[in-house]
Amino acid sequence: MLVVPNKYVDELRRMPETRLSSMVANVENFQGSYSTIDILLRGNLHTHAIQTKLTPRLGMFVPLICEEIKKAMAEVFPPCEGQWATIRFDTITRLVVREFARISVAPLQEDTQWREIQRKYPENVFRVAIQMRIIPRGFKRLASWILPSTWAIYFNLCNAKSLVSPIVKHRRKMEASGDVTYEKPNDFLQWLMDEAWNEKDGQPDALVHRLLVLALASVHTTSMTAVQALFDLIAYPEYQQPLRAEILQALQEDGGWKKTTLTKLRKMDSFMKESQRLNGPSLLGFKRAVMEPITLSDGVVLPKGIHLVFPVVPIALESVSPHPEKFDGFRYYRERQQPGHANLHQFAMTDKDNMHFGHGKYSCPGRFFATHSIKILLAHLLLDYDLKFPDGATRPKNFCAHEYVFPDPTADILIRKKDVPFAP
Ligand code: HEM
Repeated sequence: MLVVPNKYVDELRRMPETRLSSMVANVENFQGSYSTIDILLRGNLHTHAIQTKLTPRLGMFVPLICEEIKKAMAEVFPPCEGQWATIRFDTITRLVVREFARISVAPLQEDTQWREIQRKYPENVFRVAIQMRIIPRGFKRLASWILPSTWAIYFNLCNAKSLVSPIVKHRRKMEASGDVTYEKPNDFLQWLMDEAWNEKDGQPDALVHRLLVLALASVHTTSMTAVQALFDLIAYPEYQQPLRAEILQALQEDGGWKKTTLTKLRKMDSFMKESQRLNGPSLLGFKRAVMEPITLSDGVVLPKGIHLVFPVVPIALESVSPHPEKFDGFRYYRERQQPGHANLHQFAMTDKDNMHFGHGKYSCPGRFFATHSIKILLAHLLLDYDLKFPDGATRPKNFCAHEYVFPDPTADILIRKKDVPFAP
């Protein structure tokens, strides 16, 4: 594995998959068939569906996700009316799963087993990837029979297939029936069904498998980022009031949660970007496998077969000066007020200094949905709850598993429902 400096990003980010493969690198990184991620090698159907179906409909989902998050908070949080109650990283993950479940398979929106599978499958895949990496190549197959997490992945997949495959078959039957009153549901499963180019991709079991891969790409990355921002909101409480004021103003202008409301949350966007700059989810990013020998413009040769990565955390840290280590939540908000910069420096934007979503052709296609999910979650927390750490506690330290940087899963966050919630 070769760690390269970001001066090479611009020439590498445009290279085609045949020369520099993101897919091969990610599949190998997640230990391929052992974690069942090798389905990615069959094609990028899910990325295509995000780009052509989800992202253009994001506005439409804003009120629905707000409705879901309110309901989810009431169900997932312990009783906290007039009293402080404890939540943790895992509580936020459950909320994020609910946001994702709201768009993944409409008829299973309320199905607790489906939600659990979407939460557990990514965790099990991570476990297998981390464990398998340290097992010598010749012993991996044997280890895969013994490791509890590989069995857990297998059961997650089987259960998901038995829940979702009949829905695919029913939808196909209805489509073929010629019933003019039949309206296709507007959910991820349907988009994958509509976009599947070949018979193999369109198999019910393959579609379900891809939905789980999407949960892997989205749920924990989003909840890690949301929890880091939540830790920062509590660690720097002086930001809470200006952020609340911004949300209330946007809600007042729009008369409730609308398509445009989230784009008006510019201070919140800046806060999230600063939080991610200092606590990115992975030390290494832009993982690529070199598929044929590549000679870079300055003569450096990348041999076939190596994997290259960028040290995205130090790159992002050093992207600001002076005092790169200092948390400045409205740094990017101020930048956007400069003439000509109104649409720059946004959370979902990538450049050679900001690669927590990757950069270039194969950068994260779900980052716009992630931005929406995190803003909705933080806005509802800020408006409806008081937040603090237990007495004497400071911002929890991160916990690293290989290159992955997790917010401390054992850290307590105290919440108390506001007597008069601000949200309309
Ligand atoms: C804050 C949350 C998220 C973070 C930090 C994140 C980060 C990333 C990163 C670093 C990559 C690899 C990019 C590269 O190799 O250059 C990626 C790829 C991907 N992400 Fe995200 N992601 C997030 C949320 C999401 C969500 C919500 C979805 C789905 C709705 C999603 C779907 C994907 C997919 C499908 C890929 C693979 C793209 C490809 O290989 O072409 N991500 N993400």
